[in-house]
Amino acid sequence: MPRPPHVELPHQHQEFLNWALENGVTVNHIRPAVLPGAGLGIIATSSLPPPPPPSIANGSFNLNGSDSSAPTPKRRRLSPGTTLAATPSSLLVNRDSVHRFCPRLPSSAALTASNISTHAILALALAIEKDNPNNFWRPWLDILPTAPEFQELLPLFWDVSEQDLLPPSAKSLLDKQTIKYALDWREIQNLLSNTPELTSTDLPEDTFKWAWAAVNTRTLYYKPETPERESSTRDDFMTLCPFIDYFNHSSTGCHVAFSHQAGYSVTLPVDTPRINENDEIFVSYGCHSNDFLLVEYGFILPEDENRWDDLNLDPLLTPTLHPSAQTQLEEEGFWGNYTADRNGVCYRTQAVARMALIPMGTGFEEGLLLRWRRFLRGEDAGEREQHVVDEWVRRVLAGLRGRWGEVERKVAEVGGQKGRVVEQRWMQVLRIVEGVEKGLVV
Ligand SMILES: C[S@@+](CC[C@H](N)C(=O)[O-])C[C@H]1O[C@@H](n2cnc3c(N)ncnc32)[C@H](O)[C@@H]1O
Repeated sequence: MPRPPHVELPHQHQEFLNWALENGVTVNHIRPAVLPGAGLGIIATSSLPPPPPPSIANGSFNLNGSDSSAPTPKRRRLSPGTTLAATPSSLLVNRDSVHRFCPRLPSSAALTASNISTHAILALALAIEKDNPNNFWRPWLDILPTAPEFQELLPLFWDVSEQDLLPPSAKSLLDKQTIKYALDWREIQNLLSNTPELTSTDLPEDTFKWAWAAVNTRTLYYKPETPERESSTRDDFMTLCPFIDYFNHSSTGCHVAFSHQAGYSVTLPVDTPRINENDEIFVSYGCHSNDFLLVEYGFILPEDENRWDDLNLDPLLTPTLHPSAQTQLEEEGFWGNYTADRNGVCYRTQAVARMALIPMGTGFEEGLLLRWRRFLRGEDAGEREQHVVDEWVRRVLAGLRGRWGEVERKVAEVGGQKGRVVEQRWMQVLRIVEGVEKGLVV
């Protein structure tokens, strides 16, 4: 949904922009702007196609008589495929460059031996350098979101009583994130107490958590240059990328590319039909549901603007299953990842529903399990039991309506940005439930 930008930049962003340009960042036909509800983002400064040149008929002569529509040869016009922004490798902060960013860190060998995640190492570096006036990246450090901003935006920072108001699909993602964060913080505390260079470092948890959130919401992934590092996990190749981290997310966005020589670039897709001046320009952070966007980044998209949105039903379904049902599902590769969208439930949910209806442990399951496997292989369409399956799905989804009934008043009491985003997500969840119910045979 378009949000009218404020094009006048707060002074620290103007200073960052000057620093970025001086240090090799390319900025073409775009600029950062304040976008209410989304912090800062990037807007276009040109349109596509360009406005028609003024004609003689509408009086377009300069006072001195020269034709103002004569093309200016200096700058190429905005067109599909134009590189809008590029950040050189020298400004990226990642596992390869983190010692330049934060020389106080233990050596690479020591960090590798410690097995600490790259996310935690980048967060530690950011936390140490946060207030260093002499850091080369100072202008960029000055524009990172503040701790109070994260506290309002990101569920990780909310009180437990507020976190509990999230729909189960979002809450289960948050639980995983909380475990990941706690593990990283524990590893960092161990590192600080066992590393002579760092024992004097006073690192309050609040500062580390702020840095961990900054890394989580602002990193991109790059491909390693050295083949031996290709065996490492994707998380090892997280990189912070000044300027390109101004781009907000949409389901489809500009093309983002990385090369070790040139760094990161953002290019306008070749099929871009039109852009108006001041339109926001996006990149895509990936194929993410709104629950994921809410937990990881602190915002959701309107449902008709998120082609990847769905509802993960695992937290509702998996706790209700008999342990031997879990074993059967795992053996067939059907354990977990049960989803629904407004068109209905996925095939995996059909499979788990049929499994949930088998009376496991009663001695009557043999024949039913054979039939279940025939359904998985497509040898039995499963029409005979479709109505009981649909009844089961309806009952499970009714649990979501019930949960909203329990939390509705408390969400209203939370209010503010937090309360609003939780309520909006619940409304989207209930619309998915309605959509599924419409397609059920019972
Ligand atoms: C990489 S930063 C983008 C720049 C950021 N808006 C800023 O002010 O610095 C990612 C953060 O931007 C915000 N964001 C990104 N895409 C958004 C969107 N489509 N709507 C609202 N907020 C968005 C979220 O707060 C997210 O955590």
